[in-house]
Amino acid sequence: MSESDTYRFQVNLSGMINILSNHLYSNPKVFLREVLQNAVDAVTARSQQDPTYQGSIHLELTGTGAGSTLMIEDDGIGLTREDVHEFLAMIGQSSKRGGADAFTQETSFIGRFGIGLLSCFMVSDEIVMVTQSAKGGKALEWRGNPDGTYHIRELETELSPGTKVYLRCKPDCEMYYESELLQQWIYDYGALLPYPITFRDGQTQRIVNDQRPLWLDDPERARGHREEVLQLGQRLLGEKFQDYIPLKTASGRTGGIAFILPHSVNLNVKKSNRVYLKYMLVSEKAENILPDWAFFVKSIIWTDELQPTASREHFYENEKLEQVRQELGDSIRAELLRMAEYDPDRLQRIIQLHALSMKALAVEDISFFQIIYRWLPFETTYGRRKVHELMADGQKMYYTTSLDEYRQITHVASAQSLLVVNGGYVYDAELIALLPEVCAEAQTERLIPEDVSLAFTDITADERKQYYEAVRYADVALQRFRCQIQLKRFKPEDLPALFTLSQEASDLRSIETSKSVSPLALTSVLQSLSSSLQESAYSTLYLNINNSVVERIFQAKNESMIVVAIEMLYVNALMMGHYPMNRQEMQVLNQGIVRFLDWGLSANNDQGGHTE
Ligand SMILES: Nc1ncnc2c1ncn2[C@@H]1O[C@H](COP(=O)(O)OP(=O)(O)OP(=O)(O)O)[C@@H](O)[C@H]1O
Repeated sequence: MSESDTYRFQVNLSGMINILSNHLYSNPKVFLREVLQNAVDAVTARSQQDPTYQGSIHLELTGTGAGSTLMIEDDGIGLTREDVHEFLAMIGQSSKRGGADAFTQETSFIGRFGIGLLSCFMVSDEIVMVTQSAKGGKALEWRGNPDGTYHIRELETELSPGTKVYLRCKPDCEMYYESELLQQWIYDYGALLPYPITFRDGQTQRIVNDQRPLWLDDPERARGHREEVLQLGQRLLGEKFQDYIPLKTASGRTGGIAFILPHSVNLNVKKSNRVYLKYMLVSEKAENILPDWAFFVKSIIWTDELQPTASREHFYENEKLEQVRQELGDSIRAELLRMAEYDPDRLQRIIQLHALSMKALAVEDISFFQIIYRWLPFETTYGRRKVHELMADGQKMYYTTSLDEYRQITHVASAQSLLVVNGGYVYDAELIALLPEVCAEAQTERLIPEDVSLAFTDITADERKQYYEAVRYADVALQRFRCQIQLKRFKPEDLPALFTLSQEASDLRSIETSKSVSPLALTSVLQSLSSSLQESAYSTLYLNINNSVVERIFQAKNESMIVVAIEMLYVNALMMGHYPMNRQEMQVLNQGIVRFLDWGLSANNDQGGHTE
């Protein structure tokens, strides 16, 4: 057996920086977050040793454009020579966690991965750090380069504890050194910190986070500071809000403000909540911190109990997060329920704007549904109505489960004064079906198009005899569309025809439509699919003999006129029901129009070409 040699892994630092900047961080500006976090952690570490110490952070911009330098200074714990070798120079090593495997263990620090500082190489070709450890000794200057080399120099004197990080603008990174932008970002990241962050640019110095709200430690107290809360929301989230809900978990370790969006949003909108960890912004678009139904709010949330991932943009999906999400959701739900009791007008305004979000919660929580069902709006044959309006005259509520079904029956149902709810929108059918469980007086029933047709009046035996021939021509005409004719009387009289589809006929119809536009290979698959459905897949065209045009068609003697007229009524009914037409049906429509024009013109000529 040959002797084995042991080597050490080498790290290609510039390769790693490349990976971090292109794959881990969404934007180079996060370098600022990382250095600020280090400053905050250094302040935390020092205050753990000396409870009387009050930290502060200072940033200074010198030079302009490509000649800019940014200095970030804290008066925190600082680093000794050993710390520098161990924590600054060893990537993946951090002074902020217990042991190498303690990545998810809770600490009082924000950092834990030991890579954040590298993000500075996205905007600077060198990181210079001057640090003085609170443990004493001489101050040190450390210079790190992206090629993986670093230098340490001991300074002559002992300074007061703390660290200064200097970053010099790298080519093409001027925008990350613009004074206005920097101040905005510093505010974004540090607005909630409990000690001052100052910024100096030339002669001017100001405190960036000068108006830290006092109610942050107890969000419940935000109720009494409406203007201040709304202003903070606008400043941090860039939108003008009118209403908000304080958030708090049972332990009090996570809190926040959920601002109610002043406009409706759809289900797929990206939820963007700002989450502050130990009062520092870590994520501007955390999606997983509120329940899915809470898409009607945009929130500012602060926590000291969740663990961010290395990119800081999300939090570990663990039991803790699950519990926090649940409890923040409970805060919102409890507030909505409180509104239902004490301020129903406010709740109704929210429901009016955010019905979809409210329905999403109602589907999940029947007791919530029970409280708010009366104000939920639905599209019905009586127009868009709230449940309490629909229930006012004790009518039974029929509902469909798809938009297609609703379209098919809406004409006839309204003509018969049936109250039908369009259950084609997300959550609607489910909620209407649930309604009797939360309200004893509510009667609901699922309606299918075939049910509506039963309410039509049959024609008499005499009429059947009278129209026998014409119905036969009509049936033959629509045979090729797999559609049968039913001659009935129904309201309204001005509705000549109504097209209905059974589920099978509907499946077949969509196969047929795709066949007429599909390439050959797919056509044969569709062919075999459709042949298995064909037997029973008939649609029905109900013709209304109450309608004077239909009556005249059936009394006509000219067979070809009957056929064309029936075909036209068929395509017209398809269009009314918003069904896509296949090639054959389009042809029927085009030829029919031309033939009727022809007939019309000839009739006109026969009368001597007069126009009145
Ligand atoms: N301002 C500072 N004061 C004192 N120590 C610092 C400072 N900045 C960095 N350090 C030291 O350098 C180490 C590495 O910092 P780095 O930002 O790379 O990682 P981290 O903060 O430990 O973890 P993360 O990658 O999660 O941010 C820190 O663990 C800390 O010991």
